[in-house]
Amino acid sequence: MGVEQTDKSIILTHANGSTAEIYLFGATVTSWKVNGKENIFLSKKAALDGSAAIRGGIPVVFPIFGPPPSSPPEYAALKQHGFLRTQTWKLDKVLLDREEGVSVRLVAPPPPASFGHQDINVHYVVTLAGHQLVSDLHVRNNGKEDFKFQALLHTYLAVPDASKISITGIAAGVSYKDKVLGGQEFKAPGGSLVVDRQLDRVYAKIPSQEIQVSDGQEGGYKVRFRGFEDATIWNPTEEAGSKMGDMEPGGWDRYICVEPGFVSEWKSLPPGEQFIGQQTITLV
Ligand SMILES: O=P(O)(O)OC[C@H]1O[C@@H](O)[C@H](O)[C@@H](O)[C@@H]1O
Repeated sequence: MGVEQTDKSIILTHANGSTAEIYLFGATVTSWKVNGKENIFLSKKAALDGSAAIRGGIPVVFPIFGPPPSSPPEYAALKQHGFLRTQTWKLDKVLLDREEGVSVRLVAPPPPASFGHQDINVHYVVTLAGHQLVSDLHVRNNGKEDFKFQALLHTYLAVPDASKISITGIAAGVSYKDKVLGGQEFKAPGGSLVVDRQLDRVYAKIPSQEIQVSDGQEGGYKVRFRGFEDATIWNPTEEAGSKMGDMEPGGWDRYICVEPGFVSEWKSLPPGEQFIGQQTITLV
């Protein structure tokens, strides 16, 4: 058991031997191993030197999801998925280090001066339990005006073969935007979703707040979310994946992104209040 910090990352080790690694750059969880099996995909071509957002792991998306909106100006000037995934965070505290879990809290630096909104505090708590990995994003508004944002945990779940997985938990009637089809809106049919084409869908307000991924080999994951209401499902397949400079060849076959978030609209956080978005991934 324990928490070890190197110059680049924090490594959590549970009594059962499972481990998790969190890069300070972006507070990106880059690895979660249970019984020697890696559950988080990290591209072999990912930049791990702070020169670009990490391709794979669990990047933290905030305060915008996707390309910047046209206004207001400080949001319009942001890069895709915002700044948290490319800031260098600090280990704030070890919250727990025992059988029930090993848990650390990281703190983000203040937002870039060009964004303003310096009165925002962001913390991230990562907890490694027996067969679970829990991540909680805390956003506190210490300012005097409402603060609006989007947030999402861009989780790359490792799978043996993406073409054989099935994704369930999104009920019939849930509306989604299909970004592959230019953002057209549809209603989910229910049942299971498979990766038989490029997927880039933003599902809004999923009542179950849980998505299951069956890996086609009697294993998989349950991704439960609280505070977050939406989820993006993304796999670029070869069609788009082969055009990504930091994606290893064939990498798109080895993961599915299930990304709980608050992204179908803006979250407005009143002064003095805190938002917590939580993701719990359980091995099944
Ligand atoms: O290349 P990035 O900025 O890490 O984004 C990866 C993907 O992230 C997903 O969440 C988006 O829905 C996709 O549209 C996007 O391509």
